[in-house]
Amino acid sequence: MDYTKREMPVCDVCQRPANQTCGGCKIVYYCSKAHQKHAWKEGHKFQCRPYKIEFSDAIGRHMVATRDIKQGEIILKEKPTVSGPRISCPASCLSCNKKLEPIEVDGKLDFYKCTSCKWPMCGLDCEMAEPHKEECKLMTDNNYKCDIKYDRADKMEAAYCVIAPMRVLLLKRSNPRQYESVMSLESHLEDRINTPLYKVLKANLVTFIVRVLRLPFDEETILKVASIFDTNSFDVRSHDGSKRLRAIFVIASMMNHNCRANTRHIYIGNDNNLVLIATVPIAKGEMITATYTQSLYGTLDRRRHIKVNKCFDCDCERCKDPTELGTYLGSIYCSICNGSLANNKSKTEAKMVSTNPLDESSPWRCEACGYCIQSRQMFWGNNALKQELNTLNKSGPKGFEEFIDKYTVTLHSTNHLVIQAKLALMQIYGNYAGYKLTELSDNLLKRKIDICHELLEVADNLEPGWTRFRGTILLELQGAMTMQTKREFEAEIITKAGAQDQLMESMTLLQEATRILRIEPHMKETLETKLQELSTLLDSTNL
Ligand SMILES: C[S@@+](CC[C@H](N)C(=O)[O-])C[C@H]1O[C@@H](n2cnc3c(N)ncnc32)[C@H](O)[C@@H]1O
Repeated sequence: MDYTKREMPVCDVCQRPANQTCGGCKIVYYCSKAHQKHAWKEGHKFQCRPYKIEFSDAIGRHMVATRDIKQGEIILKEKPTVSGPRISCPASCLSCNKKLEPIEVDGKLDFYKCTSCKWPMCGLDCEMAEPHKEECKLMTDNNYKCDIKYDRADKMEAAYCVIAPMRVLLLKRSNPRQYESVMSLESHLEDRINTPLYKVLKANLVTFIVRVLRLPFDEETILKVASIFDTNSFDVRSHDGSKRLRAIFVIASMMNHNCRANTRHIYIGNDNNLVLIATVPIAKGEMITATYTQSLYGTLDRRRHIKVNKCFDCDCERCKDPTELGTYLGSIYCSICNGSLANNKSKTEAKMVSTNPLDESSPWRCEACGYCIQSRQMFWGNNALKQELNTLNKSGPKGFEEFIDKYTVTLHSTNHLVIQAKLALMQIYGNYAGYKLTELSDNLLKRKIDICHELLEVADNLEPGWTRFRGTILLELQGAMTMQTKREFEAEIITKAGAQDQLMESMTLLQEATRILRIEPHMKETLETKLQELSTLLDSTNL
């Protein structure tokens, strides 16, 4: 027997034999709750985490697991270091970030305005709240008054571009340690400085900070702050769409990108605290990653989005694979092998894939016949169809169904545009007025169930594990399956025992959806209600 491996762990406080590990890092041991509490107060709370930050020349700083992390485990909870409105956004409150509705002022529609600096706000409480006090005084002392007026609903206001950078610069005096931690983040200013946006920022933001507020910062520092925001900030949105902002979380921003990430994050509370959750088990030594882009974009779109917004070329496993992990998300059917459906040729599954996905200018070739097209043809075609999809009427299923039907010769069933149309259909069928579950025909109910199964397959490949995507699909699927079971039982297509077996299947899906989604505060009540309803149905004698 290897006795060295069975060494008795000792308490981190008293060095006596111990058998309780710290629940957070699972690295240190304690002999008792009292010693664990003592160690926590004495400083373990600052060291207790399941990750560390490492550095490599190729990818800079990145987060690595220091122990095995379980699926669903919370890896990190972090307060925003600094936050503010997006560069351009509809009128929003500078304190609580809520999108503002106009009110009647002197017989005209306008926003409530801060009495001092005149930025649109919710009301007096927000005007007097801590986040706004210092900046309001600075602007007022320098005779600056915001001139945003209500013009039309949802008008985008570019004036907001100054707020978030100003807040970082103000930290230099109010909280120098936080200022330094933000300024130490990667900026990529050299990649952005000559872009049209940064030329505008040079004129607007720099002038505002130097000339209007008379703060002692040079142009480079001011633009660096803007660039740090663009490289590191998280897009924080409330679930009901009432607020949207960008925030820097200095620890979470150490997570590097992967197109098939192993975490997801949510924001909780009025302070928008970030909670980072492992979507799959993460082994000790593995990199902890987030997705900086949309996982339902094809490789061409994802890599371009990352290059433009985050200034690097992604070369993850998914990006390197011409089939995108077997989903062929960015591929189309070969027009030679599959183009003459009109001539009654039988449909083949032959698809075009990039000859080198890491070089966007590479031609695309049919896997079956070798026919090639130029990358620009793929770009143009893709962009034209994206635009068509974006302009469809989103209030009903008709446009999306017609889109899928119209391009059946070109777009295969897991092409990203088809997947996006199916995602919209999954939401419409069962939820929208006129298409509630009780209103759907049997065929449409089956259509919803089929779409959910197809989306689940894509989720397994591209967003595996406990992702919001999977949780949402499971929730939709179980609702539709339960309705289908009820109808089949009522029509005497299935027996009571058969119905109960099917309901148990729905229950399994609902329980998994609950495990995934219950951490999101706004989902708790919905999930509990659904669990209760389904349990009652399972127990009831008449179903
Ligand atoms: C939010 S920061 C992540 C932390 C950063 N690596 C650092 O050292 O500060 C985003 C930047 O990290 C780098 N990065 C993130 N993921 C990467 C990846 N998969 N490959 C290469 N660089 C990556 C890029 O420079 C990107 O703009």
